[in-house]
Amino acid sequence: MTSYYINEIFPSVQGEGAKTGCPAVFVRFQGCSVRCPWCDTKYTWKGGAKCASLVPASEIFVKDRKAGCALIEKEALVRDITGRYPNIPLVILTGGEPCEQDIGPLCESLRARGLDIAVETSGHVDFDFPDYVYVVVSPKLGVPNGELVPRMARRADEIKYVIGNEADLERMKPLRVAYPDKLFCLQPKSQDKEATRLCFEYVISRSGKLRLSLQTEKMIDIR
Ligand SMILES: Nc1nc2[nH]cc(C(=O)O)c2c(=O)[nH]1
Ligand code: SF4
Ligand SMILES: [Mg+2]
Repeated sequence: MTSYYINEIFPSVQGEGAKTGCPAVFVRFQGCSVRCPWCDTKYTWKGGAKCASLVPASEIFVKDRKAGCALIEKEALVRDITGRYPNIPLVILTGGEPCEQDIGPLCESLRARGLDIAVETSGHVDFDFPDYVYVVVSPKLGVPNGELVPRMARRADEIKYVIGNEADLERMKPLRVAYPDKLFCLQPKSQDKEATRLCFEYVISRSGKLRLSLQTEKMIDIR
């Protein structure tokens, strides 16, 4: 039996990256060992990867950006998602860090129900994704625990790179050289105005597949 520690599940639209605007069910996994200082989902770290105290499964569909998680069996999870949101074709597995749990079987079950699947990962866990999964890798190169596994960078359908300052652009450079054909979405850190200008200037002045990725969910105050 495969079960997962899940912090919250909610319907929204993809707010970031190349699929911005796509309706999706977000499944937010508990825990992330990278621990970025600017992380906006620190509540998924509380209680550790398995949660100090579990909440009932029904609660993760209603609680909003709070600590606590439920341990849910894979098929029950898929039934809950499809039962509650039958019209939403895309499931986004995020966190926390979804790849710190074995999400392979969950991807299979979701796919068997005809759903599209995207994963948001920092790329520090070496994970073998099936072809049908849309993989967004958001490297955390300046963070001590955030080392990027090269296979994850190669597998990425989209590299979402968070930019806070010029030093982040410098850190991104070798990645752009190593993966010249990848789609790079530059995302200003924490909606900072100067970081937004840096990302904007970058994407209009370089060659390659580039996008400006704004956290649109925060602009319109949705989840
Ligand atoms: N609307 C919306 N889009 C998102 N894209 C990535 C998210 C994330 O937290 O991983 C996220 C999120 O939390 N909300
Ligand atoms: S990798 Fe993502 S989820 Fe993990 S600490 Fe950093 S920002 Fe938060
Ligand atoms: Mg978010």
